Amino acid sequence: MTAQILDGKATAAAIKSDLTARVAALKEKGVTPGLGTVLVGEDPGSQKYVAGKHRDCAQVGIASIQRELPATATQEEIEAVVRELNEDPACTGYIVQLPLPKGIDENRILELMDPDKDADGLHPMNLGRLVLNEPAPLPCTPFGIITLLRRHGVEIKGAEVVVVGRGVTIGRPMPLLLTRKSENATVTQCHTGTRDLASHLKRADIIVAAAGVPHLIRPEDVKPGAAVLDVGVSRDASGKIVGDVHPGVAEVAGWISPNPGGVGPMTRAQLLVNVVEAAERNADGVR
Ligand SMILES: Nc1nc2c(c(=O)[nH]1)N[C@@H](CN(C=O)c1ccc(C(=O)N[C@@H](CCC(=O)O)C(=O)O)cc1)CN2
Repeated sequence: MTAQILDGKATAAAIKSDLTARVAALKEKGVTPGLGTVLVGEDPGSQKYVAGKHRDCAQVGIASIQRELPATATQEEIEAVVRELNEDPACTGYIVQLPLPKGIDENRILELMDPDKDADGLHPMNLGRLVLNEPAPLPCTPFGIITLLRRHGVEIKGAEVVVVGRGVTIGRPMPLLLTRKSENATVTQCHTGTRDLASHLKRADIIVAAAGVPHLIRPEDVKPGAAVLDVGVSRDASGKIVGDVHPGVAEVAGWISPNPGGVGPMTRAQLLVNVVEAAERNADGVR
């Protein structure tokens, strides 16, 4: 079997085309959505992701607000930028690019953000709203993955899903989304403390690999026909992406997300969705 491709690039392009029309409608009402980004330090990966986010904004007509601080920025300096974006009426929503440099209290920064401007859905208030089944901006990579599966006709309802990883951007929120009534999946969360990862993987209809361990998911671990989403972004010596999924998995799986070109573009598309939805709520005078 050769797996079908979960094409994130094409799916993101379709989402962006829909958003372009929604942004144009907002502009007719005198509202221009604006995405802010806070980038601290010079990590080349983070710089690339943030640049991609602003390229996407330009494509769909969202205004860009970019704040950059050196790796030596203090907690107070970063918090000052967060406060400034909280107050800036041109900024509909914003993100603080993660990870932040060592020594910075990431949680304190996230908590300081205005939850109504949280374009990543990672503010504790919004994660809480997700737990309570209340409307909230959805974390970008997890919801991007669900959209990718839905748009390719992969059955989520009733599926056994194994999520590998427990980080704040993917692993933690992913099961919250998958177990909502709209998805109705059964989720097992695996992590570095899991005793027998292979036995869990082998039962999975869908695997979300977000461990950051190159080629962790091997062909022999995967049930034939399963959908496998590769979220891992390790780099080899030349800077090329090495995912969490071994290339041989494509011979066993029914569906596979390429990496690059799978989950990454979906993460960026979902971010734009969150910004446009926030602008639409503001335009309608809702929350
Ligand atoms: N505040 C946040 N920080 C981080 C998040 C996040 O969702 N919010 N997720 C990741 C990084 N990330 C988003 O910021 C991200 C990762 C990958 C891509 C992407 O488009 N990747 C391309 C490949 C790019 C390359 O060649 O390096 C792809 O997969 O095709 C976009 C965004 C951690 N931080």
